[in-house]
Amino acid sequence: MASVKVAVRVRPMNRREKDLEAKFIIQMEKSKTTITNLKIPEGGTGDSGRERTKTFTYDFSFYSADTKSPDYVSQEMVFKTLGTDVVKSAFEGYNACVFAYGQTGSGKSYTMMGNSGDSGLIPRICEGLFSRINETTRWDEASFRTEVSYLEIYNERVRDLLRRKSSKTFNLRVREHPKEGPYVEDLSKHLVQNYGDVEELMEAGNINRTTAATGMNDVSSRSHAIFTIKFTQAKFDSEMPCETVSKIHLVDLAGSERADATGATGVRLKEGGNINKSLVTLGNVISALADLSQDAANPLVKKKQVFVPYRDSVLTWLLKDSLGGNSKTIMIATVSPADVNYGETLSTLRYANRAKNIINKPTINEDANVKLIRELRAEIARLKTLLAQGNQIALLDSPTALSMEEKLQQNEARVQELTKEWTNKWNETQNILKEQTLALRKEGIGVVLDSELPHLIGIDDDLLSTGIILYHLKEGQTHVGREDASTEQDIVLHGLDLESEHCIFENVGGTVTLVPLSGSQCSVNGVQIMEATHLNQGIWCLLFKFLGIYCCKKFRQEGSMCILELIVD
Ligand SMILES: Nc1ncnc2c1ncn2[C@@H]1O[C@H](COP(=O)(O)OP(=O)(O)OP(=O)(O)O)[C@@H](O)[C@H]1O
Repeated sequence: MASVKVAVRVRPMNRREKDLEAKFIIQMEKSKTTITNLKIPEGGTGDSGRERTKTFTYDFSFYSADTKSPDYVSQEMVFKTLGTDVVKSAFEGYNACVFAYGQTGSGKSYTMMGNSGDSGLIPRICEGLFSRINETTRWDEASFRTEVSYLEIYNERVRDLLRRKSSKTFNLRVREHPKEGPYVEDLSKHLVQNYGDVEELMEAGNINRTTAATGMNDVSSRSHAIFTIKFTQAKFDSEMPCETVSKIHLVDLAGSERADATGATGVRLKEGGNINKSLVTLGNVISALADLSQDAANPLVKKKQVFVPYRDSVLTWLLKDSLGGNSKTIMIATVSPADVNYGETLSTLRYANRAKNIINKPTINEDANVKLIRELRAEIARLKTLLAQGNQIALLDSPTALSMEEKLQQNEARVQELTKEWTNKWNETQNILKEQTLALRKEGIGVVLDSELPHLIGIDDDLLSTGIILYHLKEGQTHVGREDASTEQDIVLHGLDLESEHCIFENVGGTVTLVPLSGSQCSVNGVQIMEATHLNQGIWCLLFKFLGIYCCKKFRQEGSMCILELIVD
């Protein structure tokens, strides 16, 4: 059990507020934040008995309004206070979530993403993750796999921010996996090897984020953005396989203000309505969860049936685990220091105050097979003790002891088999990861194929797709065909004229031959082939709408050029 951690951060006055000669109304002391209503005279109470000041206590109150103040909290301090815990959680195998909530222009993007040279939590968490991976791999035999995705929720529609120009970027479906919970179908996931890889993806995704000018903030984003890191870690710990998976959601919400306060009209107003639908639902979810935990804390209160409306918005549905579920969650409420924003700031502070009451149930996400191995090992140890005890009281030849012995042997064999399977799976993953770094190297704005092995480059038949797949041709045979072929195909393609077993690429010591299988259409350099054909470097092979170019390192060194061209038959 762990409460959602809540931090409030106040930013400096902006130009607009300075021009309006706005007054500071936010004070912070340790973890307390106080807001002053200047309309109520000092020492007095308002018309309806309202207090001039209201004080809230959070886990952290970050004063970032004045860089010269001794209490000033920088981006680095925010990371040290909150971000390092996220990195730690990832290595321990817990899910984590950080979300920033607040009015437009209050500093959500600055806190989450930051500016160039003044980076925020997302880049710092990613950097922290990789620097710890590098440290760990130096003294440990641990292996890691890190995957990122980046999506935007705009008008209740999910959009992939990392798959440009593809027909599938917009309006992705949210589905539910029986074990893993809600997920976005067809969302692209990108394997990353180092911080540089993440930086590139973040940049591309940020450019893709829908931005629209509104009356209140020119660069304001009207969408919710979720940057997700899936971090898998595997190692042997005292001969025992360990594998944990951690999912980290880093969320930059859209501005929380009412649409009418921004002077927005028409389409923008509709957007505001939908954005508010997600935020209103988020508020309802937070309230329901806060009620639940307060009831749970008071055994005298009769338990109410509280319904948590996760499904009422895409945002809350996707963040279901992060809110009241299996995650260590942090909310950062960002506020303006100015009296002109009193209403919005007070509402943000109240929202944050409510979120403090949410209780989550984070658990270490262990691989199911590894868990089984551990359980079987515990069972083996138990059986061994029982047998040893049985030995002492001369039970050794009894039927019970024999069946125990049998069970012990079965368990030992199963553990051995599972451990082997698990080790092979990880070795394979690591080899693929190593191969990827070998094969693709960034050079300026281009990508250089730098592989020793002969390979094919597959270009999707979808004209709008920019996806290019690299297939290494292993020594021996590589079978190409459909998913429904009677034998498993190494390269599975889709297409009307594609035979279930279409062709075979035979690689003997770096010399490759294309063998068309009966009835299949394969062309080399535009000429259909009927029999096994030796492929020269740089040759075009057309297998239905799939175009492959055969090339290898030698070819590149000779200074020839591979020209990629999409041919559709
Ligand atoms: N703590 C801070 N220190 C310095 N500048 C800040 C701080 N917080 C925000 N700013 C600046 O204020 C401006 C608005 O901040 P930001 O874009 O992060 O707001 P936002 O809440 O994300 O708005 P939106 O809802 O439009 O996404 C930016 O120019 C940002 O650099």
